[in-house]
Amino acid sequence: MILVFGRTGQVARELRARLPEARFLGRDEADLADPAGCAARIAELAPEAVINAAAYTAVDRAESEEDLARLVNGAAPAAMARACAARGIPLVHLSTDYVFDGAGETPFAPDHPTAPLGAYGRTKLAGEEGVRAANGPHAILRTSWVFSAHGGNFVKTMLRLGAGRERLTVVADQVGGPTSAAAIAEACIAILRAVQDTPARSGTYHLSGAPDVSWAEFAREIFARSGLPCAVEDIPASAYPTPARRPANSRLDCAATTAAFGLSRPDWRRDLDDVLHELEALP
Ligand SMILES: NC(=O)C1=CN([C@@H]2O[C@H](COP(=O)(O)OP(=O)(O)OC[C@H]3O[C@@H](n4cnc5c(N)ncnc54)[C@H](OP(=O)(O)O)[C@@H]3O)[C@@H](O)[C@H]2O)C=CC1
Ligand SMILES: Cc1cn([C@H]2C[C@H](O)[C@@H](COP(=O)(O)OP(=O)(O)O[C@H]3O[C@@H](C)C(=O)[C@@H](O)[C@H]3O)O2)c(=O)[nH]c1=O
Ligand SMILES: [Mg+2]
Repeated sequence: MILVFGRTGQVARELRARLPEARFLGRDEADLADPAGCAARIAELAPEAVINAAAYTAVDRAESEEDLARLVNGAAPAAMARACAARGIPLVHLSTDYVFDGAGETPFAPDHPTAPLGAYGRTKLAGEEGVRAANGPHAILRTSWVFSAHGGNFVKTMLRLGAGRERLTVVADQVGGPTSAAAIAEACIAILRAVQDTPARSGTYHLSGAPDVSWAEFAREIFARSGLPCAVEDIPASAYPTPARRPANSRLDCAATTAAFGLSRPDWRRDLDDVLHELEALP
């Protein structure tokens, strides 16, 4: 049995659609603010592999709640990794472009030095370090700008705001790869199988949707494809103050993921159409 931490999150939900036999633990069954409790669930349920799809993802709120974010994003994955390593079973853990400082315009390779700009990125980096330190079979999959028909994400925010306005101002000097939760779920499953088969494939990998765009370009594409008549005006991040600083360059170099697992960068425009259709069909 595969054990998944997370039930209602964007990626967890897509995993549920693809792994009907897996056991999914919601917050009520495994609170990541209790890392020892998470490790205990692994010992008790004796899975063949674990995926961690739960995290503290409120980027701005993390600035004022870093201790809680560090428990959930740092200590809990570390405890899961130690429990998995003790049993010799693989752990697939998700991480983020926000572990990088966003300097330059070159896509970041997995071994590029990390230097998070904010609390969320710092706590996610702590989780990566804890997973590596446990030294068991593992894959850390960094992704970016996740969207789906469920939960909170930029696509749903734009559709909500755009429905009531003729124009929106959106940051144009932050560039990255929007990634559907569905594509990430599929990649998690493929990578899990590969690491289960060949533990030597353990490591840190990148997967983000293509092509890379600014948030403003992403917003324009959301309106074009959904048919909402809302214009998007480019603004610099300096004109959109937020508690957390965000990287200007969120491009991820995904070449090693393609080489190791045959997974190429998913086209987010195709996945966006799927999500828009899914949203239309929702009650
Ligand atoms: N969202 C994004 O844009 C990106 C996400 N990632 C990473 O991908 C992974 C999946 O993210 P995504 O699916 O978007 O996440 P979501 O924000 O959609 O969901 C987060 C999930 O984590 C759960 N969770 C939060 N705190 C706790 C806790 N204390 N105990 C138990 N569960 C908790 C939430 O549960 P509840 O519903 O009860 O609150 C929710 O199910 C994460 O590791 C994230 O860091 C990486 C790059 C981009
Ligand atoms: C709502 C809105 C946002 N923005 C900007 C703010 C910000 O720079 C950008 C995106 O805003 P969001 O709050 O959706 O993005 P954010 O929550 O920072 O998204 C991040 O979440 C975490 C979990 C990750 O791991 C990252 O990969 C990334 O997806 O858009 C505008 O310019 N105009 C707007 O009207
Ligand atoms: Mg957000």
